[in-house]
Amino acid sequence: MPDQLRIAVPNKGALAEPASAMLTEAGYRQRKDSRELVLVDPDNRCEFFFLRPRDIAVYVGEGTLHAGITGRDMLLDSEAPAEEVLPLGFGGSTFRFAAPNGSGLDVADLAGRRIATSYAGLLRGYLAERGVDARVIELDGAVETAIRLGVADAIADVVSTGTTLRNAGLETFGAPILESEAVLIRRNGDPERPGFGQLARRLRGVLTARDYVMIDYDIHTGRIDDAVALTPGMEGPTVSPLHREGWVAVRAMVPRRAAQQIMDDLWDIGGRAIFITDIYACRL
Ligand SMILES: Nc1ncnc2c1ncn2[C@@H]1O[C@H](COP(=O)(O)OP(=O)(O)OP(=O)(O)O)[C@@H](O)[C@H]1O
Ligand SMILES: O=P(O)(O)OC[C@H]1O[C@H](OP(=O)(O)OP(=O)(O)O)[C@H](O)[C@@H]1O
Ligand SMILES: [Mg+2]
Repeated sequence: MPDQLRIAVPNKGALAEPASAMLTEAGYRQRKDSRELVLVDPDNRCEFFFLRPRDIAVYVGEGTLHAGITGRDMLLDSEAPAEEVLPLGFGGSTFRFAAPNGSGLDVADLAGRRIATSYAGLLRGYLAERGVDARVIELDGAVETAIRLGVADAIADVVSTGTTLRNAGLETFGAPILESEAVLIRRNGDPERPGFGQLARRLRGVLTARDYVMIDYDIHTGRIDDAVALTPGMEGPTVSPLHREGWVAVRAMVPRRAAQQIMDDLWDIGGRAIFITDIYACRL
């Protein structure tokens, strides 16, 4: 179909499973077998291509695919003409320098040294901006081992929990080079394609449904202003009459992580019958 939206999804690695889970939550078909490389979703008029996360920005930048999910670090590393449209809230990591424990290295000391990385584009850009003339050693992965094997003096790599660094006897130094997470991307300046806006809205809806809950409670009209201050909602809360003189029912979205505190605060100002429910899906 000519107006089909072609979407790239990571086939392996840290982003593959959460990206597919998010698309499923957004109502798209996803593959059941991890060896499937292409999947057509005729109901949503789109086609999914399961590709290496590192290659996704390249396909999207070339315009052969219309949308993609990859890491911000991989998008920037690729230098492909593609842009971030929406951060997706998973695959969070920082890209950092590291060296052996106690080495006392700093970014200013890197001139003339060897730095191993699998993100050479990102690293070269960072060094060039700061005028540091270091030698970049490009490796495919497991770069933490490069120092012990005498190939590099420092590394620049993805750090999530920090376990891999610790196990290799390394510690970070300098400010983080980049804060990364999974992002929705499209080609630079791509005109709005059928289905792209819908994809972005659906993914935004999933993020909201994950981050917010619905709160319902009853309160005396005398305290309604205090209650609304605690639960302002998106546009303003829904306030409905109760079949009880002087009382109203209030309904609003609140951040999930604040929900318990808001329930306590509502209780303290006289709110009763306070319920929290999950949001299954939404468009705001
Ligand atoms: N341990 C991790 N936790 C969270 N995000 C991570 C982690 N490792 C990598 N990422 C992020 O996931 C994205 C893809 O990296 P990933 O390691 O999955 O790909 P890769 O290195 O090309 O594949 P592979 O590791 O299979 O060779 C990057 O944006 C990266 O920042
Ligand atoms: O801080 P941590 O939680 O330990 O995670 C960071 C590690 O995860 C990634 O490795 P991956 O498993 O993708 O292997 P790779 O080095 O071969 O890409 C990354 O390259 C780090 O090595
Ligand atoms: Mg990796």
